[in-house]
Amino acid sequence: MHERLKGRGLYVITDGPRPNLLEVVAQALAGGARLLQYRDKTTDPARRLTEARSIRALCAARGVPMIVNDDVALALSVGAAGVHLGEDDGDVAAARAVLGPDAIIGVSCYDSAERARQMAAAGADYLAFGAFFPSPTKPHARRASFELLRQTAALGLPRVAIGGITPDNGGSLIDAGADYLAVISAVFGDPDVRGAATRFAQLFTSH
Ligand SMILES: Cc1ncc(COP(=O)(O)OP(=O)(O)O)c(N)n1
Ligand SMILES: Cc1ncsc1CCOP(=O)(O)O
Repeated sequence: MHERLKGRGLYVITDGPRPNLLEVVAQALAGGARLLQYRDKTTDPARRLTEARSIRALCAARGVPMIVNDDVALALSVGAAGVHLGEDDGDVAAARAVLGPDAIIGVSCYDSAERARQMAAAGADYLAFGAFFPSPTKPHARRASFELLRQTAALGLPRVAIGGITPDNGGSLIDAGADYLAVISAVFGDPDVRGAATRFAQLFTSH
C-alpha cells in the first residue's frame, strides 16, 4: 500500500456550514471514519479558517488525517494532512511544492482511467472516481463505472469511490476494488451520524 496513505475505510466529507458542524464531525470520527475532508464551497475565509482548524484538532485526537478540499493555502494554514484537487484546482506538483513531501495529495479522476494514469505519474497519493450512484449532493456529477475500479487496480495507488454511496451499495464498491468510500449525505444527512458512520466502517470488515 502507498506510503503516505495506508489502509482502507470510510472517508467522510463535510456537507458545508451548519451550526453543529464540529459535533457531527466528532460523531463521524467516533463511528470509525478513517479520513476526513473539510469541504466548504462558500466564501467566508475567516469561518473556513476557524472551522478547518477546529476539525483538524478533532481529527488529530483520533489519529485521522484531515484533507482540505480545493484550497492548498488553507491546508497549509491549518497544518492539514493534505489536499484534494479537482480538475480546476491546480496540479499535484504545485500543491506538493507548497505542502511538502509528506502531504497527502488526492485527485479527482471522475470517469477516466487515462486521467488516473496521468495523476499517478504526477505523484498523486490517491485517485478518486465517481459518481458511482446518483448523488443527492452533486446531482450533475459525471458517472463512473465499476469497471473503472478494476481497470485502475494495477496503478498501485489507493482508490476512492464517491457519489451516492450508502451502507447498502458500498459493499459492492469495496468488492470492485475501492479502498475508501467517500461519503457526504449518507453520513451527515442521517439523524444518527455516528450510527451511519459505524455502518460504513463495518462494511470494511465484511467485504
Ligand atoms: C474524495 C473526493 N473525491 C472527489 C471529490 C470531488 O472533487 P471535485 O471534482 O473538485 O469537486 P468538488 O468537491 O470541488 O465539488 C472530492 N471533493 N473528494
Ligand atoms: C463531491 C462529489 N463529487 C462527485 S459526487 C460528490 C458528492 C458526494 O456526496 P454524496 O455522498 O452525498 O453523494
